[in-house]
Amino acid sequence: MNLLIYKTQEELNQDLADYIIKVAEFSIEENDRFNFVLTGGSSPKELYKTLSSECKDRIDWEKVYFFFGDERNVPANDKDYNGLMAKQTLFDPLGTAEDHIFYVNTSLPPEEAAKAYKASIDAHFNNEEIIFDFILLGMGDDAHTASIFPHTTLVGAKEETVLSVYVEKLKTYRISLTAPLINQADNVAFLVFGENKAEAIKNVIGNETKDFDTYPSQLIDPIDGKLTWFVDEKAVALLQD
Ligand SMILES: O=C1O[C@H](COP(=O)(O)O)[C@@H](O)[C@H](O)[C@H]1O
Repeated sequence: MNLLIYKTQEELNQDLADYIIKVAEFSIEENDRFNFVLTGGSSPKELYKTLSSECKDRIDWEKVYFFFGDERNVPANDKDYNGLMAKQTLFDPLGTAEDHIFYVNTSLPPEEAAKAYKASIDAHFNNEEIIFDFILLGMGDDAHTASIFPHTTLVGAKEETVLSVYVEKLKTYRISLTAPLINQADNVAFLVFGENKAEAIKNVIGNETKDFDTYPSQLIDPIDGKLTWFVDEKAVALLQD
């Protein structure tokens, strides 16, 4: 695991954007495409804007396929739909073709949405093992990642798949990649900043003891891939040296 600490969010976003472009260049060179899993929430907005503006001419974006690590069970035009945020900050400015974007269809019931989403990913990977080139993850202040929330059924998921999950504390369903599927990726990066994440970071990476049920982000440990944490100083304020 590699931990990269930045003074400011701007520096963090710039370096993470450079890193993503490097991985994309490599994947496009090797496989003529880049399979990029996006995170939702508020943290990635500025990064997506950087990718779709300053980085617009640095790679061939027509070779990029976009996926989502998780989705909220809300309509596609709801402000909380992760796909809408990505559309506004990334897809629209880049002019991404619809057939390069794998949205979760939340007009279906959650379990069916998860199955349909998994089927669309399987088809893209020709029903072979799903190894994403790059998975970007966020982390909530409760140490959830993607939609693997503490004390939910998703924590114990053993299959490399997509599942729906009821999150009691939010009184809502989510659709999420499982940790085993995430851990098959070639590159996984966490994007975490701000003092409200400091306690979670301390528990997730500052703790030798594993308690996946309480700190689901500890489940992320790529089998053969590379794991990098991009964080700011505020987020690691409670980590011991
Ligand atoms: O609900 C979610 O939260 C996490 C963290 O979001 P943030 O707003 O604290 O950045 C995010 O990674 C996940 O994709 C999202 O659905």
